[in-house]
Amino acid sequence: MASISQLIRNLLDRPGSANISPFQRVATQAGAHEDRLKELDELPPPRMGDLPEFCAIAREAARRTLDERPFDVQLVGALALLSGQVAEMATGEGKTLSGAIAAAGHALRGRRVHVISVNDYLARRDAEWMGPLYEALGVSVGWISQSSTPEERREAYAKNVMYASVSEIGFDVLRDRIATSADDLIVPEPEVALIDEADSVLVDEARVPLVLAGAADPGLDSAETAELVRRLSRGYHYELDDQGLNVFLTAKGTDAVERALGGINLYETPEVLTQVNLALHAHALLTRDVDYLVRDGRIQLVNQSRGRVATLQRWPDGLQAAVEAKEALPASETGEILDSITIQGLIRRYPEICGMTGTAVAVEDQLREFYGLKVAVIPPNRPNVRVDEPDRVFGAVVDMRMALVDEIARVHETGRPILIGTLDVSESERLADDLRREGLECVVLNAKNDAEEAAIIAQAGQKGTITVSTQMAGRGTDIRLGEGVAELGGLYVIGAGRHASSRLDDQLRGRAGRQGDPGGSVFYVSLEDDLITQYAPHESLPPADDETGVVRSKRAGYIVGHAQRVAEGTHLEIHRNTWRYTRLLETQRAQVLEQRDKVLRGEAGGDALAAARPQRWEELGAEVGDAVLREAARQIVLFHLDRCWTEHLGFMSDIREGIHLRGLGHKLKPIDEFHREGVAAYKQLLEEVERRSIETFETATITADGLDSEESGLKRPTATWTYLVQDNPFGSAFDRALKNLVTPRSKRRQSLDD
Ligand SMILES: Nc1ncnc2c1ncn2[C@@H]1O[C@H](COP(=O)(O)OP(=O)(O)OP(=O)(O)O)[C@@H](O)[C@H]1O
Repeated sequence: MASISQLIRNLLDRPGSANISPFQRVATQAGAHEDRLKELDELPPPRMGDLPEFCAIAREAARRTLDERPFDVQLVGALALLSGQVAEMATGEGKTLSGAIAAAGHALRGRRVHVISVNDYLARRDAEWMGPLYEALGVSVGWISQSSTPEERREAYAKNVMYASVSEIGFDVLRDRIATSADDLIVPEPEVALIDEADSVLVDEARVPLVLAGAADPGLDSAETAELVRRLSRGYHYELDDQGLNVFLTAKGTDAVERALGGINLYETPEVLTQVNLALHAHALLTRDVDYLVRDGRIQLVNQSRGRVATLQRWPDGLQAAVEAKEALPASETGEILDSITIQGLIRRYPEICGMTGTAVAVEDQLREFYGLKVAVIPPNRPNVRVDEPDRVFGAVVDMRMALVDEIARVHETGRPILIGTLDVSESERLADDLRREGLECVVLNAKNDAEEAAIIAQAGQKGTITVSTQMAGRGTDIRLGEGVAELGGLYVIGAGRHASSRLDDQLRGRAGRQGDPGGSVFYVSLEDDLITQYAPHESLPPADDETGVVRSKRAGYIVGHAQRVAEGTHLEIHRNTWRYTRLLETQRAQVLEQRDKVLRGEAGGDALAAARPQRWEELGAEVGDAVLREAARQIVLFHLDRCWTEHLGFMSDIREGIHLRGLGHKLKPIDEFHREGVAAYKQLLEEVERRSIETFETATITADGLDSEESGLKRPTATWTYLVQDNPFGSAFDRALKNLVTPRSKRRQSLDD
């Protein structure tokens, strides 16, 4: 039994909800097998019924194949993953190895495991790096990346363990969704998902929809609207709201736009109003080099929480076109959404989920609420001795910047390496300019040059290095200290501004003090930072203490923390709210897919048509043979199922937007109305599929060569493509742009009334 002091320690040191003592006992017992196994030429095959022995064999296999002997805490982490929890393990503790031991364990229990990596590069790197360990344990392993062919994908999915990014798996799932032959299917039944950087996938990106689109008509021309909006002035024609999240036309702006468009009434032409609002949104709220980059003649979105270019992401079509028009770029393809699934929906398909990350405790409630997951806090292998200083708060941002440069110069004198984390790309470049002006050489690591990441990170712990970076989450490269650096205090991390989420701050701090290294961290904050002005706008701010602009009052620290908590609360509310909407769709999607599968792999389509039109079935059967007829029936029903689903998705997105637009005047809560209409529409969906299928069946040309789908009007999209819709933790830009559809009218009425 655990002693009382142990229990108290558990309470104090280990805030996670899962009890790790049983895992620690297993790890200790594993030690007893070590000497015996070392002597053996060949390791025995592991049996999952004996966990201590499994851990011991995995440890010995890792020692032999990777030349790394897993620490007890890494085994504890692996055991937490094996029991379906999220393991919180600090940076540099060796999550890759823990994850591989756990994945092998799941596989040896007979389950297929998908290790969800942060990106393609890490998927491949980790699969190859851990390959020899898997082999020694008798587990097969594969990986896929964006460029994998269908054949390579099928092969990788057939392995016991497969490494891939969440978007690659999601896109495969979506493409399977429109397969017309069971032979074309790629993804097997989901079994176990083991997620790296679990908090960012399961919480930050949970709402992001993965989309499969098909070629359709090109959208409206946005260039003209962009030009019109460019001529409007802020404060006169349009205004921003307090939080800078919304923009709306003033009465004067509305008049100006209406005149410029030839005297139309904007409120009677909603398509034009939408387009103007989107253009205004792109113009006033989305900033080049903060929200997106222009590179290779294309808009590239910046993923704010990862500081990387989000290659596969785009905004919803209207907004994407508006930003392209703003930057005078050619409009990219637009299409009809054939199917879509959120990352949360994708992950929840797996009956067993586990994950690892450096920062899980802060989102423990969300992991439990949305996925039923517990967090296990794994202690570090060596105690963390990093010195985290309290924030240094300044009234004005100019003072904060000056003090920051002074601090960097002062510490750089000593030779101690410094890593500065900034909030966005443009801020990183501005700081680098400031430093160079002071004669301080530095290296910049941001979304513009993330290809050089590994080389930059390798240098970041060397004496005298100054590295200016954007968000460091999900970077699988840890910073090792150069010679003589430990004596100088190790790596010194400075945050230039607090993030909207304390987890991102912690991830930045975590770059120092790995594996018991010395290190330090501090944040420089100004009361003019967006975080404060957006999320604590009504706080009365304490004055500066002296001419440096520093604010030492305790209240300053309180305001910063408060703003961050409000921001985190806003994020959670939005997550919850989106989930309320998507849950209904995900349930309907799963049901439709179940039906689809019966048609695709079975005879449900043919059976239904034979029952509905027995005479025609018999006649055609005599003419073309049963097999051909059944295949034709399959294609007819599949086509209408897919078509009706696409229409259903469009309808659901319309009612969702419409419901928000109708707003408060309504009797029902928007979510209730969404449900009512959504459920009613869904009830008709399967009937509609049947009705249309029968109609096609009666008129279609079916010969011994099969169904003539072109002539029967069953034209599938000629091209399909996949993308992710940009995540914005504080409400999607599109949602906000659409919200403006109601704002200007009421504003307008107000100003007319004045
Ligand atoms: N048991 C071990 N013995 C020696 N070295 C180890 C051991 N486990 C891991 N390492 C090394 O530690 C380094 C960090 O491992 P890894 O990249 O898996 O860390 P991480 O926890 O994923 O950190 P990050 O948060 O940076 O992703 C790697 O170079 C790895 O080879």
